[in-house]
Amino acid sequence: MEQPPAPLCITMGEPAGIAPEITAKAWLARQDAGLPPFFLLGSVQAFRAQSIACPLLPINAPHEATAQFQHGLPVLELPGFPEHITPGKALATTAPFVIEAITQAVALAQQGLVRGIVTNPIQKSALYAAGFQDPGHTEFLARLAGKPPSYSVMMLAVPGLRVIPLTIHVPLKAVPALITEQAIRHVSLIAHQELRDRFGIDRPRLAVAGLNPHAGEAGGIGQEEQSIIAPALATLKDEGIEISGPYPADTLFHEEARTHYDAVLCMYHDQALIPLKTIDFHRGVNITLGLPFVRTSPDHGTALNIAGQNKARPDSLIAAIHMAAEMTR
Ligand SMILES: NC(=O)c1ccc[n+]([C@@H]2O[C@H](COP(=O)([O-])OP(=O)(O)OC[C@H]3O[C@@H](n4cnc5c(N)ncnc54)[C@H](O)[C@@H]3O)[C@@H](O)[C@H]2O)c1
Ligand SMILES: N[C@H](C(=O)O)[C@H](O)COP(=O)(O)O
Repeated sequence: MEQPPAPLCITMGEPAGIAPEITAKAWLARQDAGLPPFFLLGSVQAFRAQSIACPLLPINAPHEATAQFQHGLPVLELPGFPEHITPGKALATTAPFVIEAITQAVALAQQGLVRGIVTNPIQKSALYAAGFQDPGHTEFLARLAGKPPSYSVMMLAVPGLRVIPLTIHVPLKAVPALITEQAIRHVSLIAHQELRDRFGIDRPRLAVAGLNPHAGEAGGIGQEEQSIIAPALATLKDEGIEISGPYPADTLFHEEARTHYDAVLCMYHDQALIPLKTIDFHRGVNITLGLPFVRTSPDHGTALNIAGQNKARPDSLIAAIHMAAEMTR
């Protein structure tokens, strides 16, 4: 008899943020939303600290989650949960616990004990204060997978739009120097392969945004398009990749334009994420491409300003769970 797929692992994220609340709400919506079995890798204390009413079922191993899933939210307890959590107040002292949840989730995925990983939002500033070396999950997960931090690729998706920032969590002033033919090539090839292999798009169509206004106006407003981006695209086209641009970014995202490509490669974080989160904030999903396991996350952060107030919407986490299930079907 065919074994059911392993459950999805949801990491704790920042326990003082909305993660406990949206995880509980996703579990409560499991039937209406048609969610596959998942468990939380973290601590039941996080739910108690925020007085979240949800049946919690401690498990000792991922495979126990499937049988328990209909009766309560399975929780695989990690040691070291901080003594006291104040909703809305992220502390650097919590960072080791937050980081350990991600590390352990990757170990479970590499052992084939979980179907994929869905990460709850982390408070980057708190982790940085605790000495966390990476800009975020995207780079940290690459390192845990034995790759350089720059190997993995960030893609965010809503129905009808996929965006891929070439540069991620770097100051804007650092972006131009990071726009190289090598970087464009690396990200484009990984995106092409994963859109084909994980998303079933036989011939992925990639569009590329310019860096400068009007894509440099034929060199009149900056040179990156002519000297770096266009030559990189020409080489990729010669290798059979369906890629076009660089286009003026301000006319790449309207409804009709979005029908001409399967994903758009943008030059920096907000060039990609502003249109995506504007179009459909609550259904956005963050996907890390290039990893040997599937990882998705909600498109939003810790929402400290509403933590503990029963105001958080689980929609994006639910979409991330669906996406991870789809990618591992
Ligand atoms: N995937 C991740 O780990 C991830 C993603 C984005 C931001 N972050 C981190 O989260 C922290 C806060 O980031 P931010 O303030 O830029 O963005 P944010 O997404 O946490 O909050 C932006 C606004 O959206 C609201 N919001 C967010 N999620 C919501 C939800 N599910 N329901 C209702 N309202 C919601 C918040 O209340 C806030 O007003 C930062 O440390 C950032 O680095 C992490
Ligand atoms: N750039 C993402 C966003 O703003 O939605 C978010 O920070 C997630 O980054 P990581 O997955 O690398 O933590």
